[in-house]
Amino acid sequence: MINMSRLAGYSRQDIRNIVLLLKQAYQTSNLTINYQSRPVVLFLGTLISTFGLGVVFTIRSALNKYKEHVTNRRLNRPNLIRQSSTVLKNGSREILIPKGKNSFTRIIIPKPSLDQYAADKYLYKDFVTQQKYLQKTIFNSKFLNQIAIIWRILIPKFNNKNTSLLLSQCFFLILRTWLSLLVAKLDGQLVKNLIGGNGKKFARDLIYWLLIAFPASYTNAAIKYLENRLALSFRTNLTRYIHDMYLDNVMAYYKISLNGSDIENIDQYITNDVTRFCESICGLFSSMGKPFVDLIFFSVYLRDNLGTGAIVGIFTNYFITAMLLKKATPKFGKLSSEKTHLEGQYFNQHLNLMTNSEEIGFYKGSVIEKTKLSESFGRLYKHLGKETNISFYYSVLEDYVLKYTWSAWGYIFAGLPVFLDELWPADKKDQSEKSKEVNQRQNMRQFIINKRLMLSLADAGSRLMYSIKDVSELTGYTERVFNLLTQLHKVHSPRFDFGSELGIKDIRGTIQKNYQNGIRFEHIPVIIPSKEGSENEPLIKDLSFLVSHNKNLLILGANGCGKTSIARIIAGLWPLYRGLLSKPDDDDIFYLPQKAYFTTGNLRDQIIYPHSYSDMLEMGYNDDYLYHILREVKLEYLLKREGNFNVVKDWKDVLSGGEKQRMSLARVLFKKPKLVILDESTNAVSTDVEDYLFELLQRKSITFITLSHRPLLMKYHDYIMEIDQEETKFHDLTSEENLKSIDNEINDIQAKLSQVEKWEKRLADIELYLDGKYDDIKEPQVDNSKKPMIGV
Ligand SMILES: Nc1ncnc2c1ncn2[C@@H]1O[C@H](COP(=O)(O)OP(=O)(O)OP(=O)(O)O)[C@@H](O)[C@H]1O
Repeated sequence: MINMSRLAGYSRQDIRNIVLLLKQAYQTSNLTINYQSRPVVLFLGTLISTFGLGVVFTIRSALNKYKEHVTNRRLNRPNLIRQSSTVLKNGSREILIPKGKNSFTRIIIPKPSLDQYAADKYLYKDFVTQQKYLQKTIFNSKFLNQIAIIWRILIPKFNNKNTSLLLSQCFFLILRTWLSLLVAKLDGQLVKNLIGGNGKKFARDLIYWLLIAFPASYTNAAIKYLENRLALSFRTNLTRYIHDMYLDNVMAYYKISLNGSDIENIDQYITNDVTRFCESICGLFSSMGKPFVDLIFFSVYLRDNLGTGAIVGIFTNYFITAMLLKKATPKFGKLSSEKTHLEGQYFNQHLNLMTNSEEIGFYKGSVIEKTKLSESFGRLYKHLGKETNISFYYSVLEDYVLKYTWSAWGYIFAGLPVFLDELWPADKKDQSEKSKEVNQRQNMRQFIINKRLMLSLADAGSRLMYSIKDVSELTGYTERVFNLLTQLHKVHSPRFDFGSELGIKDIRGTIQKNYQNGIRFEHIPVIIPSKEGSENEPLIKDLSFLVSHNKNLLILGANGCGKTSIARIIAGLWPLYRGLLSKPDDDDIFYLPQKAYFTTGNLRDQIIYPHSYSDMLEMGYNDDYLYHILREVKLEYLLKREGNFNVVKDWKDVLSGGEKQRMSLARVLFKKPKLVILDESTNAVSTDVEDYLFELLQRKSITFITLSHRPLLMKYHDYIMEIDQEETKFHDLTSEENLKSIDNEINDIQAKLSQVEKWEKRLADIELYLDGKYDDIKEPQVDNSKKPMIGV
């Protein structure tokens, strides 16, 4: 007979044991579960609240979907709109982001609170002065003061979504600690039952263990979830605050570069630093909050078991190690802020390469670009290496002290009651063998609980200590974000001095807006904004002219003489140090910069820039109108080529130089301003198209000021202004005298042209003569005195 048990590798005894266990398991099925016990209540509570939350969120999402559906039907807009925004009546902005066919997600961005910016401005402005004064006191931390100021953006008022998130997180942190206590007790009980061989109770506690595991895991996940949500919400608040200041009609995005601040790669600050700051502060809240709550809970509980002396001992130990570790902590804040800076530089090198790939390709600039990238990466590599090394030494110290030394302390203190009990048992003599056994089991249970709590306490303490590094890193991010906000407030202020050391009083020019008679400059010097302010050597000393409506001005001058700078002053990008500038409303002036700009998006977006699609609809225009404009600037073939207005391409690469300029003019036709400033805006198109485009502007009664170094353009203008280093000369081409001299010049050119024609005929004759075709022709005679200047 085959011995089955042998085959399976079990002895008879093993099988007997298994049967016994199964029997016991069967018996345990009769075990009694207390339905009012904490594990059961917690399990059911979590189950019900999860279900409740699920229902609430499902209803909310269904309601949102319904609202979206209603909005989409109301809007009834055509497909494939990329993004459009509208200012609502209360000042908030509605942004419609397309989501599939005929549907949008509607986002409302609240109106920026200008009062808040005005109030906050002083907090940032006065910070440096206050800091100097406060440094004399003991209880001052620059970092905490900075956080306190930024906090106003993160949680603007108590009644806020973020407050609820934060309070929920506090709740879950406390709940987790309490659950840890329950788990520690259950752990001790399980061990006690195991040693006592009480299978029934063991099985019951195991069920409790599995039940309590559900709320425990739920709590852990909830803490992580709330941390991420809070970080995202903080980031949203901060980003909105920054965007509101950075991207409004003050044009801080341009002016910040004139401020002479140490902010380099501002994009890095806004995208990367803000994110890391928010993640870091929220991460720190849970990474410090939990051990903090743990410390309080566990020490209160342990005090009952171990006595006050032991707790004082433990905390003294913590305190001393914390002090030592803090001393030994490298400046992680500085290191991380330097890292972000270097990463920004490296990233920007790549961005530059990507944006200018064609130009670099023509120059065959791969080697130099590679060298620059390698240099930049080398700097980053060196820094990261340094940081890694420092972290290594610190980690060794940190682990040795926090993990092992503290655990050793934990064991000593957890063992204390057991040993003390062994040494001085209260009624040792009376103890029977059985009660001794019970006592031992009791001790074991107590030891397991204490050990677990001690280890958790040590863990909590060590996590608090580990956070020293996180705090240090957060200091770095806070410094950068605070610096960004300070600079933005400075630039955004109406008293912004453009980095001048002479202050705002130095900017004394007057701007008269909404001027109806054209544009007028009165004794205006053109000065590059710098720290010297108006004392900086002017590009143009004194500029005075008046261009009345429907008259056009050509400003001529050599490269770098300051033509574009005049446009910068009109646009308000540069300050008006002196004089009087009278100009139409900002909405009635349009600028075509030398380098045409193309936005990300579809073909339509390029024509209507800087308007959005919903603006266009509100203005009463449609795609047919855009087609008409394209035809006017002779670009209708683009639409045929690309198919429709919704084609998204990288237009700065797709369009040729001339096409870009014609597209810019299409923008003028769409905008229909009173005045347009053309900065070399037609130098890439052929002369016939240039003729056509200028005539088009004249036909549309759009006054233009052209900035150029080509006198040939004078034929389209009424006035010329020649900029010279010494003086600027203003000519009225419409005056009798000038018209006469222009006539004379035209006659002169025509005479020269007829000479050229004669000479061309002569040259043709000479070629025929040289080829021997006209033997009868005499060698042509050339009158050198009348030779016109033509390129040969
Ligand atoms: N932000 C700035 N900081 C310092 N210097 C500047 C700044 N912007 C312009 N400049 C300098 O001011 C001078 C005039 O510049 P501007 O762009 O007005 O010249 P321009 O007459 O339009 O020249 P071009 O015909 O070459 O376009 C140049 O020497 C330029 O280097």
